[in-house]
Amino acid sequence: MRLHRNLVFATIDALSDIFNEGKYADKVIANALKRDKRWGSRDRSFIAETTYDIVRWKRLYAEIAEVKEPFSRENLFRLFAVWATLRGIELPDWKQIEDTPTRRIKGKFDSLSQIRKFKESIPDWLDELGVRELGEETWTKEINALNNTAPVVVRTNSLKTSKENLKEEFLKENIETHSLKDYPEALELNERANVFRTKAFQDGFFEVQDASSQQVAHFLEVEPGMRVVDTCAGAGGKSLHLAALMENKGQIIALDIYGNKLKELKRRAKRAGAHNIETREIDTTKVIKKLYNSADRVLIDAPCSGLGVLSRNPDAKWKLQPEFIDRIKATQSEILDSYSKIVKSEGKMVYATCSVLPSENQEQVEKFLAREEGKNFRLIKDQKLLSSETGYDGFYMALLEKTS
Ligand SMILES: C[S@@+](CC[C@H](N)C(=O)[O-])C[C@H]1O[C@@H](n2cnc3c(N)ncnc32)[C@H](O)[C@@H]1O
Repeated sequence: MRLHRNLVFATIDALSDIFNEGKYADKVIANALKRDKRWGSRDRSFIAETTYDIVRWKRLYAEIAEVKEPFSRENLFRLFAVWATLRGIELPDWKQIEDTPTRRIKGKFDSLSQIRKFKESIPDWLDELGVRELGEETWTKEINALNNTAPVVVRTNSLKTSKENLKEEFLKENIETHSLKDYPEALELNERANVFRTKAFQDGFFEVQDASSQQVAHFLEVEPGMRVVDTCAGAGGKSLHLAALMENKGQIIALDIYGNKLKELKRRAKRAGAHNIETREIDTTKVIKKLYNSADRVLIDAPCSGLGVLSRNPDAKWKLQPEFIDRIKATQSEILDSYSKIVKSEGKMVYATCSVLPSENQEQVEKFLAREEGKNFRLIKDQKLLSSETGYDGFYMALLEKTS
């Protein structure tokens, strides 16, 4: 691979914004890609993938390069030189990376790879938490899997098309895909591509949605005609899937504390041809109280640490703080107590997270069932999806039934 100066410089600028200005990687990269209209898809993926790689491996590369934050421009080039060396890319004779000690880099990589927190490039606290929660053996496998680059998976929108037809539509744009056993609507791309530029996307034929996430709506056992409340709907990934499973029949009430996310949900619903979703912002507790004992099905896709989605969100390793995880756990139990009241007698509820920590998952459900608020519920089944076992995001989902 030949390195192009303007692409590398764009990558260095992006890294500076992410590491030194605390900006979000996805937003920074999206902006960086707008910089030069002449860049083709290879140039754009070089910038996106290299930036994400260096974000993912920040601790390991900084240790190898012997640099500390905040990173000067010179130090960002040293991180870049480590990235290139470890990938076997021949370094050009630019003054920013002259005298890169390639042998020493490889030697340090080998010795640091013996220590998990360096090998997997994670903060000390996260490594300790992972071991405490999952045990040494499972955590070692899981954090390794969460450092893989996430595959691109889409969910066929059965309101508009079939999986076979979508596959054909993709092929017309030279995008090859394959089906995934056990995920009825999923197609995985054989190679990364910008699917948002396709006609199939404009036509609402699919949503980009990880395979594990595609299991959640199925878990809720919805049927056409039901009244369903999606309590933490965000921009509506699961609401849209629920609408498709319900064949647009019945009612979905999508709630969130952020109105702007619900606006995005509405835009997506329009494109997807999902007509049975109504959005309501939770701006007072009245919004929830009005819904008490009214729903056949309730989905709580709870706010969480997001540790199950580190593959697609590597900068979360550096932005997450242990205090945030403690706070979000308190929110999860409040949400369970309050939103479970929306379920009507003999109705069902799914509690889901994109975390792999038992303390956000099965332990939250166990504690809820032991509290006054949970006394009329029973656990039907739950599923702990580890990235190391499935190859997709880490997720948890529990199906509960209100008995009276
Ligand atoms: C895991 S995300 C939801 C993702 C969404 N369901 C999807 O499939 O695209 C969790 C959502 O919970 C929302 N949230 C946070 N606190 C909340 C609360 N107290 N009540 C309702 N929603 C909340 C967040 O704004 C966020 O959109």
